[in-house]
Amino acid sequence: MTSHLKKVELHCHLEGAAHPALTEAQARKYNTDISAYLRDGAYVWHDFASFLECYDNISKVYRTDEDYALLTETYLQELAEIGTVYSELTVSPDHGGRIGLGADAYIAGICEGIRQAKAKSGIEARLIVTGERHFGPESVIAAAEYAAKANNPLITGFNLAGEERMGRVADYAHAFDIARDAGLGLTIHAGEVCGAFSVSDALDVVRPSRIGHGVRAIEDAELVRRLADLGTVLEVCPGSNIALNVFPDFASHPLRTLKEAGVRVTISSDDPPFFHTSLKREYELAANAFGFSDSEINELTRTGIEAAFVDEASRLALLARL
Ligand SMILES: Nc1ncnc2[nH]cnc12
Ligand SMILES: [Zn+2]
Repeated sequence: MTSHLKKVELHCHLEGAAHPALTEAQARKYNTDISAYLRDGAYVWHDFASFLECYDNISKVYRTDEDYALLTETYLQELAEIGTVYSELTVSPDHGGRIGLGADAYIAGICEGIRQAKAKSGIEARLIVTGERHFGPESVIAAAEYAAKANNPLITGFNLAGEERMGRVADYAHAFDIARDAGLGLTIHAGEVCGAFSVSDALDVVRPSRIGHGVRAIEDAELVRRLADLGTVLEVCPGSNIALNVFPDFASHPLRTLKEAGVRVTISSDDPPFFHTSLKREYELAANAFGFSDSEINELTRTGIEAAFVDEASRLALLARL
């Protein structure tokens, strides 16, 4: 049982948190056929590429700032109900551009959802703007420029998600330079679909304080030592990794081995309904599949706050809530 524990989530894609019932309601609202991607109350995909395709297509039924406020508030309230004090949501302003809403209205809707959830439950949230590799380096640079210029106190980080097998990290270095110069926290998806080289590339090129997933670093003992020495925090999403077959089962998942090697780790849900998971389940897995004690789970949560992309006053306030 982990219901009594406070929780933190650093790695969740906003559209990836959309409950199928909400997406179905949105599809009805816009009279859109999404049956290729959502059937019998579940998202339809069979591998990483088709997951990304499904994700991009169901996102298209979230079209207005009100839609985004509703999606954001709904997810944050779900988190608050299980004792979550802090959430970082990964968001794609260029998606706002692609659907004709515009990046500003997209972000404004999300910020309204954050305000409403905070007013109701006290949950604190920040936004990580992400570029998507499969839309190419130019779109990732545009996302970084947007984040850098947004001057929005809720946008505190920059990420690179999408098809990890597309290009090398160096192709996206300029985008990270823009985000770093703007003072944004840096994280990058690496070592999820690709192997240890992808994590090494990320450390060499981006020098991020956190890595999304990073779990395939386990394939290289020297790299594991490097992560431990640098204090790089891994945003580990075990349910996602098993659903995407990164590892065959929880017994072979390296979360505990990484922690015992001194790597700083946290747990998150990534795209919860796509992977038949939730932050609640990830915490339960930490206890039941990985055998972590309450105090070990609290360490994961504390690491999440220590690595959060927030100002120091907010960090202290969050630590006091544990
Ligand atoms: N798990 C994941 N990996 C890469 N890109 C993503 N976008 C949404 N979820 C993702
Ligand atoms: Zn992710």
